[in-house]
Amino acid sequence: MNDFRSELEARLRHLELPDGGDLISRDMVRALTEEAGEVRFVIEAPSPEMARMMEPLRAAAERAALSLPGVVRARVVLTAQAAPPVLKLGQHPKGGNASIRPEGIGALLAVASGKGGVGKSTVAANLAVALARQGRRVGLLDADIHGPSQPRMMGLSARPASPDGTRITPLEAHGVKVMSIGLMLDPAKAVIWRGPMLMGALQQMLAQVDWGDLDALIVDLPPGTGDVQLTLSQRARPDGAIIVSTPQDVALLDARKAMDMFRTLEVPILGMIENMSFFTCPDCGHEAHVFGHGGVKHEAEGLGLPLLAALPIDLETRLAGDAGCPVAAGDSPAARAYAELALRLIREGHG
Ligand SMILES: Nc1ncnc2c1ncn2[C@@H]1O[C@H](COP(=O)(O)OP(=O)(O)OP(=O)(O)O)[C@@H](O)[C@H]1O
Repeated sequence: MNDFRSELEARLRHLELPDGGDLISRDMVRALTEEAGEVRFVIEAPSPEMARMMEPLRAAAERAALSLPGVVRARVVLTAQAAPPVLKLGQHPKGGNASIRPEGIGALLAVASGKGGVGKSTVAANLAVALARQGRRVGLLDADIHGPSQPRMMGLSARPASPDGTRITPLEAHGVKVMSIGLMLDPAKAVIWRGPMLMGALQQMLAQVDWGDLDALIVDLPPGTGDVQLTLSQRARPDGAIIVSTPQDVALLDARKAMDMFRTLEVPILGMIENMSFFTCPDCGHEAHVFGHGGVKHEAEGLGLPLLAALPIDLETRLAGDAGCPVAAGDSPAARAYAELALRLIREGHG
């Protein structure tokens, strides 16, 4: 991919922009992928006006990609940055390796998964709400910059205020202070940033948000083991990571990689959560193990880690998440499971 990227970049350097420079020198290429002869990437124009003038350039970029050996299809999309936010997120990171951990945070807990879609954001939102219901002062930072889901899960859509243009006041929902890149940018637009921009955004969301004194700051990480996880681990020094996985082998395989990363970076792993553990038929009460049985428990035992919870596939959990009112805010069996999880973390000094 690296060779491929440099070859493509060499060709894109010949494509000049209407106002000077080229696609590479102006750092406008995002989300480049190459798979089975198909190349895709996005050109991010600095403004909608500029994007309108760049259609011939987009077509030329597609032709440039197609001219590379082995490429049979090329899809290049033009996007433009929305109107500038009050406080621009996504700057390059500053301060070298200096700490980006906000002052006044009791426990900074990272909720992570290897694979996407296993319910990490659902667990993060519900854990935050459950801790708040126990009277704790809680923040929830949605660091899943490419797929922020906390605004929807927590029922928020307003844009956080930045009274002085340098600090952001987090929003509050269900007793939890919430910050997400999804609140700062147009929700219909993809965030197409490379590593440095991601790390800069994380830094800003930690250090430029007025979190105040918190007993716990829950960070909902993107899936996998990328730049955001690395930056958080090295520069915000989480007090612990909680790993969410389904019992499925493929999810566990990725969860293992995530745990390996945290161990390497010396972030304590507090335990694992098996989500979508089983499904109880509402008609006959039969328990079906849709994603396999006991995989996470077995994995946790093998690693000497606690299994913090085994949460069933639960329609109410899904509906509540979609409706912006996490199930932990209610009184169902799922809410009780999250309350137990919260109590356990508080007992163990992690909340
Ligand atoms: N225990 C559960 N029972 C039923 N639905 C669930 C459960 N946990 C999560 N879901 C649903 O599964 C979907 C994916 O969950 P979620 O967004 O929390 O996953 P994720 O791991 O954070 O995904 P991503 O990788 O996209 O960040 C959501 O629609 C959510 O409501």
